[in-house]
Amino acid sequence: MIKHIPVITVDGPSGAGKGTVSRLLAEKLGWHLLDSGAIYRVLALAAIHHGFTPDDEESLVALATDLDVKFVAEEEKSLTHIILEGEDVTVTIRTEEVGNMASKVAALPRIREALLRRQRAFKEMPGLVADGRDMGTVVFTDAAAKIFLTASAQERAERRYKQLLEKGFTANIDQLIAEIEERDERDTNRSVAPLKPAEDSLFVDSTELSIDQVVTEILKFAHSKLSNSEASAQ
Ligand SMILES: Nc1ncnc2c1ncn2[C@@H]1O[C@H](COP(=O)(O)OP(=O)(O)OP(=O)(O)O)[C@@H](O)[C@H]1O
Ligand SMILES: Nc1ccn([C@@H]2O[C@H](COP(=O)(O)O)[C@@H](O)[C@H]2O)c(=O)n1
Repeated sequence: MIKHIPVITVDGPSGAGKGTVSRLLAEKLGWHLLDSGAIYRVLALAAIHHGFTPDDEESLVALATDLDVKFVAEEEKSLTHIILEGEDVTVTIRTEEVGNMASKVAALPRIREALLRRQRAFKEMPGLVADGRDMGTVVFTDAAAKIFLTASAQERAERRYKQLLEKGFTANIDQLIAEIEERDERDTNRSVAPLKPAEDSLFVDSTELSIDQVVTEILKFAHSKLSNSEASAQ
């Protein structure tokens, strides 16, 4: 018998809280977690290391196809270490420079194609929470529950500002707003897998919500969707 593996997708723009909320959901449900943005960021960092530019498509596709990246979960701290070619890049990939490069390489259709199978391989029992831009619209179209999580650009820039300072990076709030708007524009208007809510998604605006409120709202929706899909599978 083929086992049905449930998936919850959380898509949305940069800084909306997808990563934070998805980690908490995965912990509460005891499911696996896919941070798909981290894969694009690792590719971007590898491209920067190799001196490739975003229009160096052949070199980038070759790099994406053979990308030597490992996700190593640290049991006690619920942290996942990201290892690129043997080097721990967990913190380095979080800079805005890497995020912007990731958004440029992610606009190339052949790059997205090269990374598809790697992302789908995260779907394992007992379930998966997948965070990104196209989790519900392209990668896991049959997900049991799809969420589109957003917040105003000002709020997302302020969250990102605090987060960068906490990680020991320097940041400028006006520059962050401009970069977030530029990245939103590129992610939303690209020809392939543009950022948009899946038709059957729950739309959550977290501008005025705490992390706990967002998690509670999503869990309520997910439980109702999961019990519906279990009932229809019987
Ligand atoms: N509802 C919220 N209220 C306040 N802060 C939040 C909320 N949700 C997330 N945050 C904070 O905002 C910051 C950005 O969140 P997070 O990294 O989860 O966003 P993201 O959507 O995954 O961004 P990216 O796509 O760029 O990786 C974190 O410091 C997080 O703690
Ligand atoms: N499913 C995804 C995930 C990410 N991207 C691109 O990567 C950039 C970085 O992602 P973060 O979530 O870590 O900020 C992002 O701006 C997207 O361009 C994507 O295309 N698809």
